[in-house]
Amino acid sequence: MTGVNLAGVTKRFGDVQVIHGVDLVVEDGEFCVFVGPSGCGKSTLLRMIAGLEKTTAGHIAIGDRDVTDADPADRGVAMVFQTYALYPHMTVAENMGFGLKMTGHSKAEVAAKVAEASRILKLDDYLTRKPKALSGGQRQRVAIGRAIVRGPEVFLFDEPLSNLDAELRVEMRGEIARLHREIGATMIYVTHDQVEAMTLADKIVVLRKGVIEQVGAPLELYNNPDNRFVAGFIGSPAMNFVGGTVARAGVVTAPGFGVDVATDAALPGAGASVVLGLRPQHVQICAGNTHRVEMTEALGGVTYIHLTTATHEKLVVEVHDTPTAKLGTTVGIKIDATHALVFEDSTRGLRLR
Ligand SMILES: Nc1ncnc2c1ncn2[C@@H]1O[C@H](COP(=O)(O)OP(=O)(O)OP(=O)(O)O)[C@@H](O)[C@H]1O
Repeated sequence: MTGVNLAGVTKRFGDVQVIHGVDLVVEDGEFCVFVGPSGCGKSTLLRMIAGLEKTTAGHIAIGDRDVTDADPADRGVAMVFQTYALYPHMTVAENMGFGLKMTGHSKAEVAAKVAEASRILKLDDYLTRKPKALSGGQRQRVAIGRAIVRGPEVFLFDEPLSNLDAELRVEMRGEIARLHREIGATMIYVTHDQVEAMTLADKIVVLRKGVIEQVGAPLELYNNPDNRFVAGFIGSPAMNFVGGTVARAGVVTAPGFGVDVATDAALPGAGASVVLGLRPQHVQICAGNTHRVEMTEALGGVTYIHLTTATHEKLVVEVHDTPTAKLGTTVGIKIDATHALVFEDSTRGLRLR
């Protein structure tokens, strides 16, 4: 078993605490993705698992070994970074085999491991080239190959595709998914990219300010967020939020939507403030003059129309047919209230179910 287990993991840089007692189980063979806003501690947590940052308190186990204080080289992990850091004077094959060669493996053993990694990553045609004669995507494949050659129990990826252009990212995303299927190792992956997180992950971990907000399968987080933060973070464009007031049992008045919303969420008493969340695909434009068109983003197959409500809240509407809403005009909206989620009007913003 080579899952990863974090128990009460804490990190302090001097007086500043950046990771606050994280508990997390990554199962053997699972693809786990860390997401969260810039500075929330994704990379720090990954580097702690790698052993590149000391753990201030708590425990990290890989399989059944406690590695909290182990050297990076003794943890059975290999890390792939955003920058490929290949040796410029070595060929692709030498770059991939270098780590094993340094740890005293025989020539034949190194050659066999490099050949296997090259086959998996389709690098056979490039083995004698130097890095400067490779594209960005090919260089990142070599960096991944270097990790594979080491035969780690756990792969750690720190935003490995963020230096690549959009087309290459899509291709490499597919490569990484295939790599995971083929070798079945435990993988932990840090990204800013919603699509990478949603498509690669078995399990997404949403972090905020060094705390886990929610852990779950991609669609579970999308459909069933525990709080307003996760609801707003997972999904692009983000969920719309408007203020509401509990009218009576099962009904919330939401001036930003222009209608009362019936809900089976456990509401506080009449008069209490709540926040309603609704995704852009559950709002439609119709005739009316309650919402002002602030911006339209026509992407071809889909258009996002940005509105302001009479209550000065912002709403994004997803439109699939030719949009008729003109900039600066006012329109009406219709909502599909069955999809509305209700959150506490508080800093935690817990979902009311
Ligand atoms: N060596 C360090 N000394 C002091 N503070 C640090 C150090 N490394 C990271 N931090 C702080 O720890 C917090 C978490 O940083 P980290 O790089 O893990 O965030 P992140 O979620 O990976 O961000 P990004 O998505 O921008 O890469 C940040 O506030 C950062 O400033």
